[in-house]
Amino acid sequence: MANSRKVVVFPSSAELGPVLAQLVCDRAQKALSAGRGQFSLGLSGGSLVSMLSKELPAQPGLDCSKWVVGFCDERVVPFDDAESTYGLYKNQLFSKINIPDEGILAIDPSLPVEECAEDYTHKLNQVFPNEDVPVFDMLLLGMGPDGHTCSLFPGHPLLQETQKIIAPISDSPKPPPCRVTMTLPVVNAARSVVFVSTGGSKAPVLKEVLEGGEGPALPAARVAPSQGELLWLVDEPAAASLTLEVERPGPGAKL
Ligand SMILES: O=C1O[C@H](COP(=O)(O)O)[C@@H](O)[C@H](O)[C@H]1O
Repeated sequence: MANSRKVVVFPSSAELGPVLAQLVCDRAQKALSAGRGQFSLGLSGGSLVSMLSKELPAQPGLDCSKWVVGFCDERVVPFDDAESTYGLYKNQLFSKINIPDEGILAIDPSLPVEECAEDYTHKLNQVFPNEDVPVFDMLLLGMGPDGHTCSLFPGHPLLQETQKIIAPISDSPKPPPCRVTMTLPVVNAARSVVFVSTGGSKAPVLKEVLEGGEGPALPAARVAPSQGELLWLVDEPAAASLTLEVERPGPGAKL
């Protein structure tokens, strides 16, 4: 599938959440029935944590025993720090579903940020042994009001990274400063990339990312999977300024 982008608008996040969870389950089933033996999913932090933690466990017959879950980016802080994305998912989601412990690819936050990125790269390479650039079945991304996604920030040199699959960043403009992040080559190699963006504070940046702006392309606008699908799931407040063609699915619709 060559880079097909779809923008889907829901009345609010209450309608978006269940469709997202259903989509994850659908892509998991596709990966497993294609004989890949596992479903590889990359998670982001921020507002996605509570949405997924509420909606995924509610999916009927959910079986995550063959899932491998990584993090699109992670803050290098102890797991019990409120900023730890792994820590939040562990308490709110992983404790409620049957992902095996060995299927969760967490960073080692005790390492300095450079070594942490190398260690996490090694963990990914073990799960994707035959791929120079890991090809995730699905990545779930958020977007900050500045247009950042993962921990790839506007104007940051990491946007040019072509060699590393995981990069360290120690000057993140959004705290905490030390993080590790997937780079654009990994994001754009995925089979399915799904952005979730909700709330009126995202309206101006969503317009710029989807319809273009005057400056250099924002990080989220650089996400264009070379072989995979690209979906933007947004709510009406976030979509308020859009003029491009969007889909508005009826109740109970599947993507
Ligand atoms: O710092 C981060 O922010 C982005 C966006 O978060 P949101 O709360 O505005 O959805 C998130 O995708 C990323 O994983 C996180 O580290």
